[in-house]
Amino acid sequence: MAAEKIIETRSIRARFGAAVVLDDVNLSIYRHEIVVIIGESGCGKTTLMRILIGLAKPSSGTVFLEGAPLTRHAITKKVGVLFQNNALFGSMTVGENIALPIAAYTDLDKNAIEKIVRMKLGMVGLAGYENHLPSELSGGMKKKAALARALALSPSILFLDEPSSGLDPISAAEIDELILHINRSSGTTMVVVTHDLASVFTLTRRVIMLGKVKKGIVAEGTPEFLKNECKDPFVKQFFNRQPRPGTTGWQTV
Ligand SMILES: Nc1ncnc2c1ncn2[C@@H]1O[C@H](COP(=O)(O)OP(=O)(O)OP(=O)(O)O)[C@@H](O)[C@H]1O
Repeated sequence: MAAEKIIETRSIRARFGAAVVLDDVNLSIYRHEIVVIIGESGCGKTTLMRILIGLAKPSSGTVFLEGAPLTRHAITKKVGVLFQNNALFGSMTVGENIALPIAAYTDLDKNAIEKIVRMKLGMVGLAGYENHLPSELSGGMKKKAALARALALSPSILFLDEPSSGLDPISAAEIDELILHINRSSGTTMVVVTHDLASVFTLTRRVIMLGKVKKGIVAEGTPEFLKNECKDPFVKQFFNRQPRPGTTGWQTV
């Protein structure tokens, strides 16, 4: 049976003023998979993610969620987002942060909401932290709390913007393991934007790479293919962590 597309884009174009950032982006994301979107700074990863979650409109083109053009209602019900800065409300406890979307978008009573909050915290390894303020948590724990909130409404698809940025390598590896665990145990489809090559190899069999010179998708495949076999010199350079030609001729002062 063919894998089911949960998201599909047709000819997405994004520009700011005269500057085109994304051109002719056609991509499919399949149910239950983890897809990683990579590319150098400024190539349009965040712009693409904002378009896929309905926070920005493309200049042209269409996004389909489960076969229908994206609507605010469908996004609220089906899409979860882990923002790069976590976007936790600092004056609310971790539990209140997670309860917020549940109270806003369901008719559940207080007891049921508290039960879900405890369950989501358990899923991310933060059982018992509902009464802590975000400021009382480490960077890795804040990320987990934000992940619990992104999962509050049991989304079909979860977008994660640089989930390991700013974390030490051990905490980053823990977040990767947690992402894999949640994907395997709940089947949640995940779209991860990251710069972290180690995470790319851990998380996925399918990478979509965006370009800055050639706008839009420049390569797609397994991390191993992009690193070792892809003919595009820019892709090889990125995966092998090499500087741009001509940027190493610094003078001694
Ligand atoms: N609201 C905006 N107004 C004008 N230009 C914008 C806006 N948002 C993004 N851009 C420009 O679009 C380009 C792509 O930005 P975007 O943030 O999507 O890239 P990115 O790949 O996510 O970068 P990074 O890896 O540094 O986060 C950049 O040149 C940026 O300056």
